[in-house]
Amino acid sequence: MALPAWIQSRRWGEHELLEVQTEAATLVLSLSGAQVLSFVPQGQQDLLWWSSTSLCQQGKPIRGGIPLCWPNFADAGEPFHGTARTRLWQLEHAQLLDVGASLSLVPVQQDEDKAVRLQLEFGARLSVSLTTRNLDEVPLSLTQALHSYLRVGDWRQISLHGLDGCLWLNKLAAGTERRQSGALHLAAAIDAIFQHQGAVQIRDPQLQRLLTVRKAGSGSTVVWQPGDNLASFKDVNAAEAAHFVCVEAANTLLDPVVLQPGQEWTLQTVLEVEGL
Ligand SMILES: O=P(O)(O)OC[C@H]1O[C@@H](O)[C@H](O)[C@@H](O)[C@@H]1O
Repeated sequence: MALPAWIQSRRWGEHELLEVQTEAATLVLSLSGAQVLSFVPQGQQDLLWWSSTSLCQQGKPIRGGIPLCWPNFADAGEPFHGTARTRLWQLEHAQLLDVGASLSLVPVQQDEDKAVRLQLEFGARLSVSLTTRNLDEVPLSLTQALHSYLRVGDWRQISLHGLDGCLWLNKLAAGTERRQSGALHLAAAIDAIFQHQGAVQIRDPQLQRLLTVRKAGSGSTVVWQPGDNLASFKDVNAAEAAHFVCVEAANTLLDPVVLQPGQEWTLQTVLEVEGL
């Protein structure tokens, strides 16, 4: 579709970015991966983190923003975290709203056995919805994540609320099961899948803000930060690495979605910030 005047296109390496400007917020999105990279509500700092050393090559995942892990989360399929984040997507629809805007995107080439669509709606907050429809005649098993890289002052100083009492799998300790008690404070690398359906709030004393991650269609919340283990993440610069934590609305091995022929499923996350 032709771009309206409030959406500008620009190149970033081999990728095409769309910069969407409304009175309520500015959003930057890559057509490679349909990946939201930046979301700045009016008068706020960015809610998202985006690596300045990320690869900007076609077919390579972008580090930062909200990668779409689909149709598999992690190693539940090939490649790791699926194909959506390295595919080329196209804008299908864009509409200014009373406050903010809504956009929808689809891959340039859909799979034969399933269709996927990303819907973004934003103003003071950002809603990201990924809908999958099974086009096949047999059931489809799906794992996925909206892998949000959230901007924080320093991940060692934040606290995450809303996970109290949840069972979690520690992926850094061979999937050992643990139960969370109270707020989660991070002192070292974490790669954890929480059995969790509600919201997570990130209290950030440095940025003086409370970031809320709500979700729907998801029984797993993934919390990831590589800590000092940056050797295998060449696209994460040590100086910038302190400034993000990933809180991902997901369907993982704990809660795979099984879609019968013709059925669809929407995984949604909503990000919002307020002052402390
Ligand atoms: O480097 P990638 O492929 O983007 O993955 C980053 C991380 O993503 C998280 O979702 C996984 O739980 C981690 O195991 C993984 O390391």
